[in-house]
Amino acid sequence: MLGRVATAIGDAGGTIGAIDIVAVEDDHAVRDITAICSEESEWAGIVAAIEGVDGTRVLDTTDRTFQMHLGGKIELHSKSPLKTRDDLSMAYTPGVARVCEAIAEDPDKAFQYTIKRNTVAVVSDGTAVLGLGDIGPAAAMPVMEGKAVLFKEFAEVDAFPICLDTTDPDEIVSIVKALAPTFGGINLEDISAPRCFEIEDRLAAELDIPVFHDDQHGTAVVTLAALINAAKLTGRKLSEMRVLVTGLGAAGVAVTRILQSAGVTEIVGCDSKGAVHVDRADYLDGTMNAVKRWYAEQTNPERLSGRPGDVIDGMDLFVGVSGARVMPAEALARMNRDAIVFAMANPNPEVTPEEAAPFVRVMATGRSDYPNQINNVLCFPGIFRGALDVRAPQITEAMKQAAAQAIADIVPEEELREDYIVPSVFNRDVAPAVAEAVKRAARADGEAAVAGTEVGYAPTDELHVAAG
Ligand SMILES: NC(=O)C1=CN([C@@H]2O[C@H](COP(=O)(O)OP(=O)(O)OC[C@H]3O[C@@H](n4cnc5c(N)ncnc54)[C@H](O)[C@@H]3O)[C@@H](O)[C@H]2O)C=CC1
Ligand SMILES: CC(=O)C(=O)O
Ligand SMILES: [Mg+2]
Repeated sequence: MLGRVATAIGDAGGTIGAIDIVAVEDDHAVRDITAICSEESEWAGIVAAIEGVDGTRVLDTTDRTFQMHLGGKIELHSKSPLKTRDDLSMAYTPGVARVCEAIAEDPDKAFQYTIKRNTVAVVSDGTAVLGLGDIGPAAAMPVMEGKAVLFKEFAEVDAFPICLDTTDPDEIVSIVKALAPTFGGINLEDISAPRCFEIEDRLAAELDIPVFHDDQHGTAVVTLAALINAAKLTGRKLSEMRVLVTGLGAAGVAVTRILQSAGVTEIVGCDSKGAVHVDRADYLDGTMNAVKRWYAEQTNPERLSGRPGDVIDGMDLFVGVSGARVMPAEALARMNRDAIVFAMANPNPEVTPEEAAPFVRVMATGRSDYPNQINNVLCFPGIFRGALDVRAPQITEAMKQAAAQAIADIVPEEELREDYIVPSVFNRDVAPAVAEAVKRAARADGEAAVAGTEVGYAPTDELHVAAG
């Protein structure tokens, strides 16, 4: 029976993972079978195929991904045992009052005696969630919980997801400012352009803790790291490259800025209306937004016009941060030799590696199921680890450039290959290396408020004194 069920699953396109026996009776067995599908749409066919095996019944089905999200992916734990009255009177009243008073007297002590020193808020309004778009704050939560998991897993940073039921920049700025006393840093996530630029700029100016829009700067840092290595591999200088960026939202604008500061001069950007330039109707009639006006003035002096596939000729690098299937694969044939394609839209890239393969030398996506995953997870845990450790009040350009170089340097030059230009997101050396580089850059920039300690926690001498 098991053999027949296995054949049915295979014939329906599924791959069998684990098989566990739940119960064996005289006349039947109950088995828990994990079937892996490449597409969600295969699922119903697999269930029908099993039902079609004579003598078999499907008792129940579950989706492992949904199961992982049951009740959310994170929870809080207490660090202090609470077994005695004495424990209670220190963790809570009356003992806690003396700690509160110490902080009231010197607010800086919040970094020593509260979660502030190691806690980041992951703030979203749900307007640009992955490539899913404006799906709202409740639907954004699984992604923000996921970011919190990654912060903890890779950099021991405690991160708390906060999804806001407003898209008004004034309200978002005011809410985040009001929340700031709790946190040592603010990671803005999946807030759509152009509001994200204003929100980040205002918060960075008004808060004394680092504010970092991950989709802008995390993406930009990792893209630069990948480009540094792809350029090394293909024997080119950044200053000689022609680059096409599609998607001029949070990620596209920040990627452009970091590439420019790393020496790339020839850049063309496409938004959903095509290539941006100063002769485009919306530039001329003043309806183009301020960030895109800046873009039009900084890039595309030849005033190339058209869709991404029309302006790809002679490009060395294509960076996609727009949406699924925006770039026709055949158009990549018109790129320069040794073409580099970073198709980074999530969850589905602008062009798939399979389609792009005949035309490109180096291919990367944002996904973990292909080689060369360019994903901001390589950056944000380490960059906040470094910033929190030295209590940097902001994340400067130098800190971002240092983070990019640190990520690139993890892959030794002699090991660079077409399918290995960035370290794996599971490489545990990445976040500490980024954190170290960020701390060095912060100190050099005069941005380090404290000398910096080992991961997260300062010596406890002062704590003993305060606890009497
Ligand atoms: N791999 C990674 O680490 C990251 C990937 N991304 C992906 O990049 C994409 C954009 O993200 P954000 O910049 O945060 O969103 P956003 O909403 O700020 O910007 C998206 C931009 O893409 C443009 N766009 C949509 N369809 C287009 C088309 N057919 N041609 C040209 N432009 C088009 C939109 O007009 C918008 O300006 C998403 O798919 C996201 O998942 C974003 C951040 C990190
Ligand atoms: C990776 C990420 O932050 C995004 O796709 O929005
Ligand atoms: Mg994001």
